[in-house]
Amino acid sequence: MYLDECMAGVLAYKKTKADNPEITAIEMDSRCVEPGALFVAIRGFTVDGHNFVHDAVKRGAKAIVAEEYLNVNVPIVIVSDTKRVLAQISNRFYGRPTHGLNIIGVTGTNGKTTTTHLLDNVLKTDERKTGLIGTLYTKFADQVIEAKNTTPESLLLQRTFSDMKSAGVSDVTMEVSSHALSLGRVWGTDFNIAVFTNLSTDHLDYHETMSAYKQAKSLLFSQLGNTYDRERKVAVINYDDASANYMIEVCAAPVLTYGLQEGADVRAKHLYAGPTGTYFTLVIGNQTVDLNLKMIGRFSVYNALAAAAAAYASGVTLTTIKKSLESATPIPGRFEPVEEGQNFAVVVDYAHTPDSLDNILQTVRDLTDHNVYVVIGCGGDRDRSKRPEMARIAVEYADEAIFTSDNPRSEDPVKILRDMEAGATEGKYRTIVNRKEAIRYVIDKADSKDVVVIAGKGHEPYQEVEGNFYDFDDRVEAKKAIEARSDLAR
Ligand SMILES: CC(=O)N[C@H]1[C@@H](OP(=O)(O)OP(=O)(O)OC[C@H]2O[C@@H](n3ccc(=O)[nH]c3=O)[C@H](O)[C@@H]2O)O[C@H](CO)[C@@H](O)[C@@H]1O[C@H](C)C(=O)N[C@@H](C)C(=O)N[C@H](CCC(=O)O)C(=O)O
Ligand SMILES: Nc1ncnc2c1ncn2[C@@H]1O[C@H](COP(=O)(O)OP(=O)(O)OP(=O)(O)O)[C@@H](O)[C@H]1O
Ligand SMILES: N[C@H](CCC[C@H](N)C(=O)O)C(=O)O
Ligand SMILES: [Mg+2]
Repeated sequence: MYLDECMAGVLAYKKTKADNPEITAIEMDSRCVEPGALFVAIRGFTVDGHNFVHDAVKRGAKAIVAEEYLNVNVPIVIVSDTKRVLAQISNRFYGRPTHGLNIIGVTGTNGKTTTTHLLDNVLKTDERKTGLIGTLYTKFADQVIEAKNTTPESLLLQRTFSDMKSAGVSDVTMEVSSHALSLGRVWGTDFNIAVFTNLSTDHLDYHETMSAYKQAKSLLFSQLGNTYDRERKVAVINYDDASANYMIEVCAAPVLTYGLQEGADVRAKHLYAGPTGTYFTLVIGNQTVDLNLKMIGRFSVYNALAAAAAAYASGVTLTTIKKSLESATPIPGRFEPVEEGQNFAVVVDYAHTPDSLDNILQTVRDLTDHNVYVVIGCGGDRDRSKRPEMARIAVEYADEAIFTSDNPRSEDPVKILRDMEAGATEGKYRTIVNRKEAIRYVIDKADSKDVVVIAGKGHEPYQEVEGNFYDFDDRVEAKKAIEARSDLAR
């Protein structure tokens, strides 16, 4: 594609040279530039992409999109907002890849990864070729691509959609983070279905207030259908969440609500949440079907309902929905049991918000009369308001909570722990800064039938300390600690 064609949808720009070179790739990272590329300079949180324009030209960039004039010998297209233009030209360069794909975006504080996995599985059971984008990876055809972000930047996203389309994918399920919505990573993505799981405290380091956070989440619904109007749009909203009405009000598309309360369009009735699974009757209009899920906890029913509602809106039958949800396989790091033949339960879970920790610990507490222990830390360089709250919840439910490090990032781990301790005014806790030692301590302590919950890091295979990523996996550490217990007859 030639430069002028790339820029065709952008209304106002200045070009420093009349040349119209052929563009073979778009890049936003100078380190990825190869001869023929168009380099788009983005002002980031850490560095300014404009500082790398000369590098990009040295590597063979044929043109630059920037917010200011720079002295280089290739044409510069000067625009007022390179991020917005990046989304526009990526969409154009890759041939508007979302058009013709059934794109389902899932947003909300908790449950996105779980819901997208359940939904992807339902769509596969319906014999569709699917793509999945989220925290764990991007997955389609036989490819599994490591994820840097839950929702990738617009350029990578449009490229991924294009690759998926070329591989014959028809349905894409993706997590849409509040950061992505606020930073325009999904501009130009033509969602067919937008799903809202729930809203609770998180990411206030970035959004600052709950109302700004809620507003960011709501963009998925207010923007639904703003790209093309050729396909049916549906918003799938958790009716029982306090922010449901807000999401419904900002959305012009038809709404399908789900929940446990009467009035929800897609409803779970006769719910029983037991120690090995959950059972309920799924009701959609006049149709009903009994479901017997292996997932534990009331919150899991919401994820299943969200997946069922979005699948239903995509034309999947209740029979297929039932078949798929009942056979759903566990998701890495989401209530994942560690089983080494020990006589107590160990569960690794990604609860890293007050609401998710509350859900998971309440579920465990309701299912056992034995001791419950929880290992929990809070991430550095992230919402500090979560810290005392998570600690308070941990001591409320656990017989003993062990406060430890999560990913300290650039912060002093001891200071993070002091912030947590401020919330633990009642209840029993112990602080062990080293996560490996914290896991070892709790596993040494566990007795027959007790439950150990290791929360916060789930699937993460690393611990991030001062910019370095060290190998660390809660599941591996728990296994090692169990193996080290010589008293366990196995
Ligand atoms: C705060 C934030 O969102 N940061 C994102 C942002 O990074 P940044 O602004 O720091 O980028 P930067 O390093 O300043 O670089 C600016 C520009 O210069 C370019 N550059 C840089 C260096 C160089 O040598 N050459 C060059 O061209 C970069 O490619 C970029 O275009 O742009 C990057 C590229 O898109 C993102 O990967 C990065 O996400 C970081 C890793 C991150 O941790 N983000 C979190 C907060 C996040 O977005 N999380 C949500 C999930 C939250 C949830 O769980 O709900 C997510 O969707 O991932
Ligand atoms: N519907 C839900 N409501 C509340 N908590 C949930 C729900 N579903 C899952 N959880 C809890 O939240 C944790 C994270 O779940 P999941 O990874 O599905 O959420 P996410 O929204 O993708 O998170 P992230 O924003 O970090 O990507 C789980 O390990 C579990 O403890
Ligand atoms: N996507 C979330 C993940 C948090 C996971 C937790 N382990 C932490 O590091 O705080 C974030 O970046 O805020
Ligand atoms: Mg996720």
